[in-house]
Amino acid sequence: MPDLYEAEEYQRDLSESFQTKKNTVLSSHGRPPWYGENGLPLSNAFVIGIAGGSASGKTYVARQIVKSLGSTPTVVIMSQDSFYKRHTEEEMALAHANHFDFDHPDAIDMAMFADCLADLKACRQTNIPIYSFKEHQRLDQSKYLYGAAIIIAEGIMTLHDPKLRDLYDLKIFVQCDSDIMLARRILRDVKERGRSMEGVLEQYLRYVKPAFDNFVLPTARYADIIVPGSNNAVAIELITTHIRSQMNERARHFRRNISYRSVDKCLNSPSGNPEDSSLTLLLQTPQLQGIYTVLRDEKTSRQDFIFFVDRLATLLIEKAMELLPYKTKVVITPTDTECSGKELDVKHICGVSILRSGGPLEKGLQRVLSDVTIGSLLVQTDGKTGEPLLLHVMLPKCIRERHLAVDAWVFLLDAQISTAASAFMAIRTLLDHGVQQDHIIFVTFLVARTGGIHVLQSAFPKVRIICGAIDSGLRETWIEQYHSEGEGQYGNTRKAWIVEPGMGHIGDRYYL
Ligand SMILES: Nc1ncnc2c1ncn2[C@@H]1O[C@H](COP(=O)(O)OP(=O)(O)O)[C@@H](O)[C@H]1O
Ligand SMILES: Nc1ccn([C@@H]2O[C@H](COP(=O)(O)O)[C@@H](O)[C@H]2O)c(=O)n1
Repeated sequence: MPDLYEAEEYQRDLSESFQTKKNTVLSSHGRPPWYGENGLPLSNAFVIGIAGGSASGKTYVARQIVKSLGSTPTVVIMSQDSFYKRHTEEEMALAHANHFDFDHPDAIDMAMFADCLADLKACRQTNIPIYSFKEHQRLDQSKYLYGAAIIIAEGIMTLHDPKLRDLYDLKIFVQCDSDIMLARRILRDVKERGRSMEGVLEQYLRYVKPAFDNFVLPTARYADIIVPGSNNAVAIELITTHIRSQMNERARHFRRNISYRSVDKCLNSPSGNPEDSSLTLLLQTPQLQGIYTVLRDEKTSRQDFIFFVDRLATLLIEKAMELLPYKTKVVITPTDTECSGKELDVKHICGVSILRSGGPLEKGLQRVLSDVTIGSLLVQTDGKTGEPLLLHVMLPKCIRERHLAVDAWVFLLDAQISTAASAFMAIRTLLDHGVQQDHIIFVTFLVARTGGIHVLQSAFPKVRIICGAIDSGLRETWIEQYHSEGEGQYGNTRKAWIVEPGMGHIGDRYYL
């Protein structure tokens, strides 16, 4: 399963499948909330631009910064090389003969580079091109990126374009001796980019060196910091300290600030008409109460639990289906009669489970929409701060691509809404991708009356919520948990349980 945040896996992906330079690198220990109680993003990603001559050590500096930051929110390294323009056959032939100027600013699609960077900075997703140095060509594949709290853009021209410069919070220039740069470039291009030594030297003298003097070196004046191209450990440590202090200033305390109120307020819509409320509770028929009685019973076998969860999930999804738009469809019956009926009127529809408790709702969704695509989000509680962390994003294509996302309808699945911290993060993630708020239907078994539902509804009033029961209590406890980062360290983490009466941990009871 591809994981957006697996830097090494992604590097392998690029180098093995596409035979390109490592255009983009991602690294993460989970992304804390980037939005406030009103659901709106509070801060942009922190963007660093690193320029310098070819083989001066830009990528090295970027990677050392990531390494030195250690346990930080998601960092993405974006290379300017990804944005080389698509070449014609003629240009590619010239490139193979070392007669194409890759070092002129016009060789790079600066507008696309700036657009992608602006999207990522504003917490939106982007799809960046993948470039092959061996083929001298942009490949047909692209790479989906989302969720970086820190972005490092590196390349010879990253400080050249004013639109790009405006996006940086920190500008770095790597200053390196020309001889060292040439020696490094020969070694790298022969080893990694499939070039001959004669070709490298020819290209260097014809294009690389003049362009460095004319276009690259002059941009050093825009830099906030000049970093040496070798022996730069101290400079990198200073930069990291600055980034850490900037990130601390931006840190949000979402869970600490969230104020819980009773769910009764939300069920009573302003007009007094329950239909106007964004929360729909299934009709409490004896049949439904029977299902809940089985599920709440601690003596229920796992087999029965799964059976009744699947049944309940189907009922909830059927209710959710009522919220979708339908259009008229005329059919001819087997008795040769024209009959006017209805069919779904949606372009794209998909499911997204909040792992892993959303999983038990998936079967219900698949029973109702047999060919539906289901993505997932993994949100976990930070062992130190109690804040939610976005650890993994795997969304269907109709959400990953913005032009499709605006027309997509999404069933967001989670077993319960207690503090609403995961629901908040999941909805914000969908909105960042361009999904419309009134196209999101949150389907859940249980809502805690005194949990975060009220804040969730105030922040996202157009998201419809379908649930089967509302329980009285929410019990929050601190439990001891192993810290993945510290060696052998234990710390406390906050866990919330719906009680009175509650159903226990639905995911555990379903899967274990
Ligand atoms: N500070 C450094 N110390 C040792 N080797 C370095 C240093 N900076 C770069 N290098 C080496 O030089 C080569 C080119 O560096 P790289 O960061 O890829 O250059 P650029 O991204 O500027 O083209 C790589 O093999 C890299 O390991
Ligand atoms: N097809 C290409 C495209 C670019 N180059 C050279 O790459 C250099 C920039 O990359 P760095 O990692 O060195 O910053 C640039 O100087 C181009 O000449 C190439 O050789 N072939």
